[in-house]
Amino acid sequence: MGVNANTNAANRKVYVKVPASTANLGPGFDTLGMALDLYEWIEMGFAEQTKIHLFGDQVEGIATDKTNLIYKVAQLVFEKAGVQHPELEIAMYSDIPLTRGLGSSAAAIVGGLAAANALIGSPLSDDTLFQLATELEDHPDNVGASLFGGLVVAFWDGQRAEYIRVEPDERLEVLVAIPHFQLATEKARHVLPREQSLTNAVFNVGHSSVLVAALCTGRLDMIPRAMKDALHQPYRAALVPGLAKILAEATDHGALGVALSGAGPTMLALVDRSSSRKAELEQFLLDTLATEQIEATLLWLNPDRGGVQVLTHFDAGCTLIENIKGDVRG
Ligand SMILES: Nc1ncnc2c1ncn2[C@@H]1O[C@H](COP(=O)(O)OP(=O)(O)OP(=O)(O)O)[C@@H](O)[C@H]1O
Ligand SMILES: N[C@@H](CCO)C(=O)O
Repeated sequence: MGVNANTNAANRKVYVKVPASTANLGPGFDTLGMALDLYEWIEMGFAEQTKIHLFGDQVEGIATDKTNLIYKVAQLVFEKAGVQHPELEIAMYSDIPLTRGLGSSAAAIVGGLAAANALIGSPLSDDTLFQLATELEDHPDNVGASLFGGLVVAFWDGQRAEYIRVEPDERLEVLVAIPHFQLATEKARHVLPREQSLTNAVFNVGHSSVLVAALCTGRLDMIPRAMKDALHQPYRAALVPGLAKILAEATDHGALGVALSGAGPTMLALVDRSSSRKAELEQFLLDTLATEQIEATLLWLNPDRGGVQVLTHFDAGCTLIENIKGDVRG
């Protein structure tokens, strides 16, 4: 993660760019995440009175007072570092849709932690930020991907989170179908059984192990067989019309593998970027969802490789939104 840490000036501001992520990649329930090139930008500075400004289409319902998630995680960083900065000015612009399974909450947590840490000279290590983020999000795969970029293979035992970052294969491209309805992780988690059979456990351990090995060794040919899950997708299919058919048939239409992204409702296909069947896959997804009267937006994305970035090139005289318009989004 790139960090700019050189001054404690009262008027200092930091700018952070943090990627979206997909969690539960196939059989990797709560363990396998990948960062995606869809971003949220956060500007944070000290203030006399807290102000939170939100920009973009993806901010409906987000709090603009001290209950805001970014404000709250910033205060956790200050507490951990033994400093007090109760008043902050925060601006946020996001292209990551809320409650769709693309890691919006993880991006807010990671972005808030990284911005607050940079603002006070980066006393906390990347590992400390990862531990804090995992505790807040409750699972390490989204937050690990947003922090470190690439593919993150992780577990959390309730005490510590551990991870290994894997560089995504250059040939991998991602197609997401984002339904126009929200599905909160809390609700999608509620439909899962508290206990699972040994058969399901063995199924996921085997498939997840082979999927990770395939992703580490460039065995894209193994993805269609390995990217299957028995722990959460079968239960969540009832919440996402069209999901069962898409899981069963997308590989017949050019996908290497397909999964519910995070807790859904977004569905994600891994695709070989040289495939000649991209239009066929798009049509299959749209037709399947239309049959279920589900409107959805399709987006072609790439794995993000850098994770959260503290940006150093912004002109301190500009607001976040001016910078985004001028520099980031062209
Ligand atoms: N930038 C943000 N600032 C403040 N709160 C946010 C921000 N982004 C997300 N949130 C909070 O996180 C909630 C969404 O979290 P949730 O875990 O349900 O979905 P998700 O993170 O988009 O999907 P998933 O975890 O399945 O990938 C939002 O309703 C909002 O309360
Ligand atoms: N791993 C989480 C989703 C990511 O927030 C779940 O499936 O409930």
